[in-house]
Amino acid sequence: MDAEMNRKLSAVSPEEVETDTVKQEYGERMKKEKGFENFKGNDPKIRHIRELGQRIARTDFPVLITGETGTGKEVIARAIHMESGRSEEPFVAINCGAIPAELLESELFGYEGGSFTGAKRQGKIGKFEMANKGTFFLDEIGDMPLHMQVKLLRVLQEHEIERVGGSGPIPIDVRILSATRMNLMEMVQAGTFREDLYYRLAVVNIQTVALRACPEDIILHASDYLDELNRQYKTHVDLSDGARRCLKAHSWPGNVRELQNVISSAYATCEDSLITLDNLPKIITVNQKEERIMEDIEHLPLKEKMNRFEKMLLEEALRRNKSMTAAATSLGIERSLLYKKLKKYHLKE
Ligand SMILES: Nc1ncnc2c1ncn2[C@@H]1O[C@H](COP(=O)(O)OP(=O)(O)OP(=O)(O)O)[C@@H](O)[C@H]1O
Repeated sequence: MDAEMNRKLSAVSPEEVETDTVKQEYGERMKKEKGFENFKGNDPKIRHIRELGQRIARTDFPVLITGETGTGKEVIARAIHMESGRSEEPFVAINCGAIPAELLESELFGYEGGSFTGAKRQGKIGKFEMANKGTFFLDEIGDMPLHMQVKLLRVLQEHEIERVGGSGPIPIDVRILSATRMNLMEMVQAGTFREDLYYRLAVVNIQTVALRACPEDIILHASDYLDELNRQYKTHVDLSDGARRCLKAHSWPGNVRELQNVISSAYATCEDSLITLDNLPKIITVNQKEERIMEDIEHLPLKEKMNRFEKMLLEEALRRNKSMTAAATSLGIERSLLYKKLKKYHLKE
């Protein structure tokens, strides 16, 4: 190991890296979790992913899960594990993009005691060994540096690993699941991802779907998540009709994660157990003038609602037109009727 790597490894202790960046779950907690029931949605595209996932869970093939951020790639990986014959064994996840390249090798493969400055005397087992007999989930695989891609390829081919500073190969039996938001095929063409590794990882490929492509699922996710919060805090918070309409109209670049964040913040700030437009971020309500009016008048009788709309249309016509004649024409009424209505609503010419 070179001096530079030694320096970096001693600067960041393995424990620090583990707490900050590595998520790992073991048998007991995982047993409580459900499988593909956790991957929610009624859209046919989501149902298809659920069915495909359930079928391939029974096999041991590597699966590459691709798709935009927040679309449930990790939910799918956990569900595959939980519905597989390995569900009683560990599910170990690592975020390849969150670990400094110099530390990735010892994180994945572990190290022998005293093999470099800063290494613990007794050594440390790596994530591959922790996942033995179970499932190993490599998240953000597109961020894995090329030199580590070679080492990963060797594990997939040989089914054995070697600890840093170790004296021999250790047999490993893990199912590999990986995920990325990047286009790995483009990376292969650009020379930043190994083609041979790509084909080893993507024996089965699951492509997740953006939330905006499943508009009917938006309220389902929002309500499900709100139900979870209500159960957790023993409350009965609901969404107003206007809030529902705004949530449905948004494009959700951050997908279900963004939606859950918006609901969390709205839940925390709402009054009277109702999430209204006031509790939603501006970006979601900015183009929803009509929704705001609808929400303000929701509780009023029909006649009053119509009056409010009429007043709004008159104001709009006055704003947009330079003369009373033009305003009346744009509304399709006589000038005399326009005057009458302005008087009724106490509007100035
Ligand atoms: N179909 C779904 N059903 C239920 N929850 C979902 C679904 N899709 C996403 N989520 C929720 O959205 C959040 C993000 O999910 P997850 O981490 O699996 O996404 P991801 O695609 O792996 O994101 P990233 O690429 O940013 O890591 C989680 O809280 C997860 O529970």
